[in-house]
Amino acid sequence: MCQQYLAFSSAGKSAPLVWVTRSRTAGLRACQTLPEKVKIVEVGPRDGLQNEKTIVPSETKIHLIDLLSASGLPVIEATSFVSPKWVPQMADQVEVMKGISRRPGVSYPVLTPNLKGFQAAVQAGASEVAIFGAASELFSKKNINCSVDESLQRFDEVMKAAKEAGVPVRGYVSCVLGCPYEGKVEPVKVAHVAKRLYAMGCYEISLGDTIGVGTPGSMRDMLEVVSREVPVSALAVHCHDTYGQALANILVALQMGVSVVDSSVAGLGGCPYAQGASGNVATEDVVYMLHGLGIQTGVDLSKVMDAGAFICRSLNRRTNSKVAQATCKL
Ligand SMILES: CC(C)(COP(=O)([O-])OP(=O)([O-])OC[C@H]1O[C@@H](n2cnc3c(N)ncnc32)[C@H](O)[C@@H]1OP(=O)([O-])[O-])[C@@H](O)C(=O)NCCC(=O)NCCSC(=O)C[C@@](C)(O)CC(=O)[O-]
Repeated sequence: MCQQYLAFSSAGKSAPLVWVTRSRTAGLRACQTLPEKVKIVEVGPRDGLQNEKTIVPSETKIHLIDLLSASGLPVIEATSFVSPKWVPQMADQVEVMKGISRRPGVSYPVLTPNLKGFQAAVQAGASEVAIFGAASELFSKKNINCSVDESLQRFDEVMKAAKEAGVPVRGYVSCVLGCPYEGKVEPVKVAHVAKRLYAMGCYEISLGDTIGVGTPGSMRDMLEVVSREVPVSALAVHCHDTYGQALANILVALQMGVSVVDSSVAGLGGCPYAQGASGNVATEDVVYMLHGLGIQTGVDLSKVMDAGAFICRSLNRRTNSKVAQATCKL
């Protein structure tokens, strides 16, 4: 019998926590350390706003990105170069890219589903892009109008162009813990797409629980399988909070060596092609948890809350961040 619990490492209370296993035969044994640092990828201006029914003015998006830039976040996904017929909210991608004040050291990736999107993104000044596939056939069809295999061929074209232009590419896999159309998704399917994206040259693979149905158990099982194909140092988790499991799922991912976490200011968001899915885990809540664990993020929580308060005021919306609710910075 093994009992597992969290303890402070011998370096003192400010050091990261260590998982210790107490077993009758082995006594106390450290088995997993949490990362010292975590990179947070802010997806609010893109994933957070893409599903808003009323078009958000470009100036509001630009001001949100500028506020987020001032908070120390290292990566802010700014917009997407997708068809305006499919996602009208992102139709002002060029204005947004031209309007933001880029801070040195911060990257501003954009989503590109195909070569057309990639070329438009580079022309608008994007210096990093993300391609987005899925582990579920039906979701792929609904979201980007092609099969998983066809999407990988399109991504290959984007990848080749990106290599020539020296543009780094991040890869997403959606529906890693469940699909709105197919239900349960087997981890081997996730591993297959993640492996292909990584082999193509994506520097990081973000694993999306698009509809937020995962639990710490399914997250662990999926990561175990995926990390056999892609090094854990190249994996990120992207958790929606539909069932209130996002922070718990992130904690499990951290215990398994993942050190990149996607989140959305004020917990905004949802995918227009995943009905009923709630927003991403709130950046404020992720930062609060990580700092509480003694993990460095480089992010100023109070500045992220200012950005959250701004966008909630602009959308006339209550924040989904528990931390912001608790501190009344609505
Ligand atoms: C992929 C397509 C374009 C295929 O859509 P399609 O209709 O099959 O494309 P097509 O190649 O047949 O072209 C049709 C029209 O779209 C235009 N077009 C073609 N490509 C582009 C482009 N890049 N930018 C602008 N326009 C484009 C093209 O020029 C043409 O224009 P028309 O001749 O009719 O005037 C479409 O399905 C699409 O835009 N889908 C995007 C859907 C989307 O953005 N979903 C949300 C993001 S994914 C997500 O949120 C999940 C994630 C990443 O957060 C992780 C998670 O939570 O799981």
